[in-house]
Amino acid sequence: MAISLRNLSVNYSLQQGTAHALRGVSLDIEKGQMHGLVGESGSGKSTVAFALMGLLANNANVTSGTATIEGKSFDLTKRNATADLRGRGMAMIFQDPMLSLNPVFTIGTQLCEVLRRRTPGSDRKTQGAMAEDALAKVRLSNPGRRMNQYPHELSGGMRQRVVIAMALLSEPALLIADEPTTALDVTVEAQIMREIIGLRDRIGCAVLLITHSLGLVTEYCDAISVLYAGEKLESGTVRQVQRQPGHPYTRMLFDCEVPIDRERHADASQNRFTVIAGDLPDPRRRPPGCIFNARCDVSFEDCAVVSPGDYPVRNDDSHSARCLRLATP
Ligand SMILES: Nc1ncnc2c1ncn2[C@@H]1O[C@H](COP(=O)(O)OP(=O)(O)OP(=O)(O)O)[C@@H](O)[C@H]1O
Repeated sequence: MAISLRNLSVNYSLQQGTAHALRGVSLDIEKGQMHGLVGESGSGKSTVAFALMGLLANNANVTSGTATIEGKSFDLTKRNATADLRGRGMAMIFQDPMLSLNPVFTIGTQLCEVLRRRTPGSDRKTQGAMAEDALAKVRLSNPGRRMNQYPHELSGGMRQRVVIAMALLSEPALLIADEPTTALDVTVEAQIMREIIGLRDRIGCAVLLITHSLGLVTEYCDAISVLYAGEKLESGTVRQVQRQPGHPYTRMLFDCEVPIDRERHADASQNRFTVIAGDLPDPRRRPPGCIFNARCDVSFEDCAVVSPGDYPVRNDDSHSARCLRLATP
């Protein structure tokens, strides 16, 4: 297992109380696999990524959580527990590539800086050649010329390729891609996803793909976890979960997902999951019982009072869902 996250709980302090962003979230990602983390806006996807990367906002408080990465365990309740791993054991691709790029340095300088941090002492010429080679590997046109350009001279898709090249050079054990294609048009989306897959195959890292799009997950991921209001409601292989969703929420997500097409991208800023009636519960006041009860179409009396555990779906331990209907009597 490349990465194992256990029991991650995160709160945010607000003037009006405490928002519970994540409760007891666990995830396992195998080496060389791409794991999709889906959920509607506000479900806590980015909080998972930021907690792993040690990039949480100042008002965040990790109340529990351990990450084990390639055999090393980190207590995430300790601020900056994973900071040392940033850029080495873990790398992240954001929706906006400019969050990873510095506007005042050339692409070449920024790529060489990654190499300088990873292998201090290596000479500049070798670093330059390796950086240019990485740009060629992510199929950026004219890599030699790009080395001397600044981020603002490139398109959004080209900048995202540069960020993927940076990740390639840092050879992470875990690559977190948080909505890496949301700002791009459909053709570029497919190209960027191909480059992420290429990177994974080259260095054999685990990838956590954070997305609103079940279409992307079913097309590119091996496994999936479904987040809802800070709780993981289901996880399994994409095949298992797609064929037989164990949780009513997952079933509803699959029922309302629009296939990957241009229409979807024409309105990419819209949350495609809003077709499920109702809203996420107030993160400051968790309702008793099942967190999804208020929006569930198959709930029964107990769901309002009993908090469900994670039960295997069809007796398969690799596929679980947090739904009382799966509890054995
Ligand atoms: N700095 C913060 N202060 C207070 N609350 C926050 C902060 N960051 C996130 N939250 C809250 O934590 C919850 C989870 O947010 P998060 O951004 O992780 O969700 P998400 O699933 O990534 O959403 P999106 O898809 O819109 O990025 C939400 O209720 C959000 O409002």
